[in-house]
Amino acid sequence: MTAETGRWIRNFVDGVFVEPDEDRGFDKVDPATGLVFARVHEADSSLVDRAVAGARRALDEGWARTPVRERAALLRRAADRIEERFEEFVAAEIADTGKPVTQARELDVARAVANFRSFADVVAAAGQESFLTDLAGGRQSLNYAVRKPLGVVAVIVPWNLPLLLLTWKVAPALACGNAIVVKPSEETPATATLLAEVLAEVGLPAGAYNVVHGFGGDSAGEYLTSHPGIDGVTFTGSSATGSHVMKTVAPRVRPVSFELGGKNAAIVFDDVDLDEALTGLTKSVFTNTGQVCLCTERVYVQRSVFADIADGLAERARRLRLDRPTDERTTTGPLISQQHRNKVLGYFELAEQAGAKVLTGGGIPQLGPELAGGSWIEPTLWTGLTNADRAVREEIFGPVAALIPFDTEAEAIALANDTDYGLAASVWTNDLRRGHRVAQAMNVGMAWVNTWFLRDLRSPFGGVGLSGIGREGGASSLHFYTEPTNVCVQL
Ligand SMILES: NC(=O)c1ccc[n+]([C@@H]2O[C@H](COP(=O)([O-])OP(=O)(O)OC[C@H]3O[C@@H](n4cnc5c(N)ncnc54)[C@H](O)[C@@H]3O)[C@@H](O)[C@H]2O)c1
Ligand SMILES: N/C(=C\C=C\C=O)C(=O)O
Repeated sequence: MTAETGRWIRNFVDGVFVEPDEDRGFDKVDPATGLVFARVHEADSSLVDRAVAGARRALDEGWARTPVRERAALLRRAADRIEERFEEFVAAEIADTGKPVTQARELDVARAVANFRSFADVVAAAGQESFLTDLAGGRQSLNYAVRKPLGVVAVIVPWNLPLLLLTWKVAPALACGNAIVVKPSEETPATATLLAEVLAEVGLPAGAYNVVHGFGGDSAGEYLTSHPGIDGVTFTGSSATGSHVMKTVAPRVRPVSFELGGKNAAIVFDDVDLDEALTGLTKSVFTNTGQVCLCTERVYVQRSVFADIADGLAERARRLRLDRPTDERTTTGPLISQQHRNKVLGYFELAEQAGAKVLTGGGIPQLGPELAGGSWIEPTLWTGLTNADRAVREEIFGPVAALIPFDTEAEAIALANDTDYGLAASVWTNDLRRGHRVAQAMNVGMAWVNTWFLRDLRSPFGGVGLSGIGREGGASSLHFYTEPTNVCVQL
């Protein structure tokens, strides 16, 4: 039983890989070269129906009542099995995204293992809420909450960190006894499909994990979110799509968890260690070619160190190595698609029309014939823009940031919070009292001080405003993926 036969990436429904329908396929392109390397079977509404029915049956036949310790043990087996098949997952993620092999190993696949292990620990250690209440007349009452699985959960994920973001939801959802129907991004079908093999190998019952491939509207994504058999939706993607999914789910008032877009700010004070700040900012602007929801696209720098930061960051950007994904020296891959590159290039145009000065980048790199067909773009930095410009207000989701000077702490806080998003921020200063103060003043879900994307998987992850609804991570995930029944007993 394998995810791919020859060229096809298949749907995994009710415990089996479904024979593809030649008439319902779409090409999967390698973003590094532009070459087609597989075809993906697009699930129709009847196959989505079968996936939801299979999930429901898995719940009813016992998966929902599996003891916590057995679910935790299964998650740990899944982590071990992903480690055993580590390089297969790395190869699949690279083929789908074109990302550098070093990142696929150290971030994407490593975090998938960590996600399963973390939620095995969290669910095994979770207690239940209970209260003993003293009543008049010396009597008492006992309140206790019993948490049950949400049920059949639709998991819809994006293309930027495909396996990391998928397992960030699959691990806690399974830990809590739910059954899942996954709709991976059409851009990155491979690792969600390979995960189906692993979960079957470690004993997850048929139907508890399903993968349906396709697009959003009028395709598998919308068939799933509008399906009457779905008990909840966890969605990671753009804010616009999240808003659409919210409308689709609204008539049936199902719980939703949204991890959406961002326009994240970094604030650099004049007392920073320049080398430390430049290392951290290079990571936060250019990791995954800027295709991380947490990436910095606005860098506010205290005026006296503005030139040092601007010149230093431009120099670091120029040293990034854009090359074949399988080359260990490569630091930076392509964007996910030509379509996304056109979107990013559109913002390059808008910024220059608004008077941006291009410190570095601003175009398409010439990388030789093998990569000429890929969706490559130059890491880019701008000065000369303001918070009024579209390139500073709208999420670009590429290797690009605007550097803007400030004078006072109050001004920096106001500039950083002047956004419709609210996902993440970073504060760079050696004055830790100021670091705490400014981080707490950020209207975001997550604020880092002198670091970026450093994660404890037990902490709440998510955003405010256009960046999302709800939190996942640690107990926050257990609360979303379960429904409590509070029992009150008169003693
Ligand atoms: N907050 C986070 O944790 C986080 C993490 C990663 C990416 N993102 C965001 O995701 C975006 C990039 O990913 P993307 O381009 O895949 O986002 P997207 O919104 O275009 O697609 C996300 C997923 O939703 C599906 N989809 C699209 N339309 C749908 C519909 N009408 N109904 C159901 N499903 C639908 C897509 O097929 C894909 O699987 C960026 O905005 C980025 O900020 C956020
Ligand atoms: N959800 C997480 C990362 C999101 C990255 C966005 O692109 C995580 O680290 O758990």
